[in-house]
Order: sequence, then structure tokens, then C-alpha cells
Amino acid sequence: MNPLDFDPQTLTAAATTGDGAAMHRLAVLNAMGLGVRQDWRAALELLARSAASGFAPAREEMQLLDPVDLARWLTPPPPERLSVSPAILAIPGFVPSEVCDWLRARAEALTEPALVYDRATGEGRREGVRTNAAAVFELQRMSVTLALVRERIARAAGLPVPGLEWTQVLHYSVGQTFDWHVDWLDPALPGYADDLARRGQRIATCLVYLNDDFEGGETAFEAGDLRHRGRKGDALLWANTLPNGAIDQATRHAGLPPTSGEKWVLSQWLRGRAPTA
Ligand SMILES: O=C(O)CCC(=O)C(=O)O
Ligand SMILES: [Fe+2]
Repeated sequence: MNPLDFDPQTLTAAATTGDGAAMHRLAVLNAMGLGVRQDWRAALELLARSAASGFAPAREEMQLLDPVDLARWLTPPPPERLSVSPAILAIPGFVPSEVCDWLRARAEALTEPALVYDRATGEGRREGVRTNAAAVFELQRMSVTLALVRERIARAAGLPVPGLEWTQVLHYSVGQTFDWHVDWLDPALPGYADDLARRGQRIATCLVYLNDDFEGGETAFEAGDLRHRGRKGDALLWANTLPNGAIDQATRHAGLPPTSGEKWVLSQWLRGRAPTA
């Protein structure tokens, strides 16, 4: 199977001949509604068939999700409001602990440590000012499990799944930080014009804390001097825009550096709509 091939027809043909990798890829497309109409039942059926064919990644996901409680995945737990303006919600118990571990392990395999080349020693060393490292889960790396997490995030935010950017998992070692920033794209900057026209604004951000065995490392908001650190599996969801659609200047925030241990967090940026071609 061509690693770049995500054409549903090609995949369906391959799946008919018993190709487990094609079945898994089709499961992902059905879960995301990408190139096909979104169909969670079909996605889970394809995942089961792929696992039964012996395709190892599908078997792993089946084991992880077993038994898949679809209704539960599709119903996010009730949020707690941390702030009205900016609008920030905490959602405890958003992702099961074993799924957090799995996502972290997959990110760990992908994340390049944030090293800079030290001319004196010729070795890589950590640089304090360098931002945290990130693993991007683009389509090639997508799984039914991550599609379930993304679906749950979209539902919690009340925004469409096709508007979700590729999910990232961020990693912070002691002292590493995601410095003060906003997640909305500045409409005043010409460099963002094309992207804004095609994809729309980043209306919301959702974080899922994948571990909590570290000190420091809070998510901090300038407004109200808010600092938040969820437990493993908890989500933090906030709006980057005001109800009238304008960017919310009060959403400046940072990922503060852990003072001991390391922090793993899933970061999901959400647009308000599917991209135009
Ligand atoms: O790690 C954090 O707490 C903040 C992450 C963040 O700001 C982002 O992903 O946009
Ligand atoms: Fe951010």
C-alpha cells in the first residue's frame, strides 16, 4: 500500500483483498469523515476487522479501547467554568488514563528533544530559552483512538470536527516553556491572510493533560492571573474569540516551565469550520 494513499476507493479495494493496513486507514477516514461520510459504527467495525486480520496497530487500539463505549466517548463530561471573560472551562475526567499513556508513548516516539548544537562540546544540549518540543499527529499518524479524542473535543467545544487542526502533543522538560502568546491568528498580519481565508479563525483551544507527576508547568493566563494545572486526563477548553467573532485580546497565555519532572499535554486548536479547498 502506498503510504501516501488515502483515497477511499483504493483503500476499499485493498481492504476487500484482506489488507489490514488498508482497513485501518479506512477506519480512520470513517471516524474522521474524511473523503467519506463520517460513520463511527463503520469505523469501529473496520478497526475490528483490521485487528482480526492481524494488523498490529489495529490490535493495539482494540486492546486499548476494549470495549469501545461509543456513546460514552461521544458525550463529554460536564465542564466547570474557571473564567467568564476570557471564557475558560475545565473538564475533569475527559480522557481515560490508559489512553493518556498511549498517546504519550506515541508522542514520545515522535518527539525530537529540543536540543541545540553546542559548538564548544560538539554535543546537543538543552537550551533554556528554546520552547518545548512537539509531536504533530498528521493524517499519516492518525488512529481511531485519537479520532475519538478529537470527536469528544469537538463536541465539548460545540465546533465541527473538520475544523480541527492536526493534534499536537507537547513535551516540556524542566525549565522549558511555551512562552506568552495568543492562539488566534492576527488578522492584521498579511502572512496569515491566506490561512484565515481558507480555514477561518482559531476559535478555541483545548488541552488535555496527559500526566500530572511534575511540579510547576501550569497553564497561565494573564487575565485574572489565572494558573491552572489539570490532573491526568483532565481537559482545559477556552475560547480565543469573543461571541461576536472578534479576537479576544485577553486570551494571552503561556505553558509555564515544570520545576521538576516532565509535562506532556495534548494541544488541539479548533477552527470554526472545515477548510475550503
Ligand atoms: O502547555 C500549556 O499549558 C499551554 C499550551 C498552549 O498554549 C498551546 O498549545 O497553545
Ligand atoms: Fe497556546
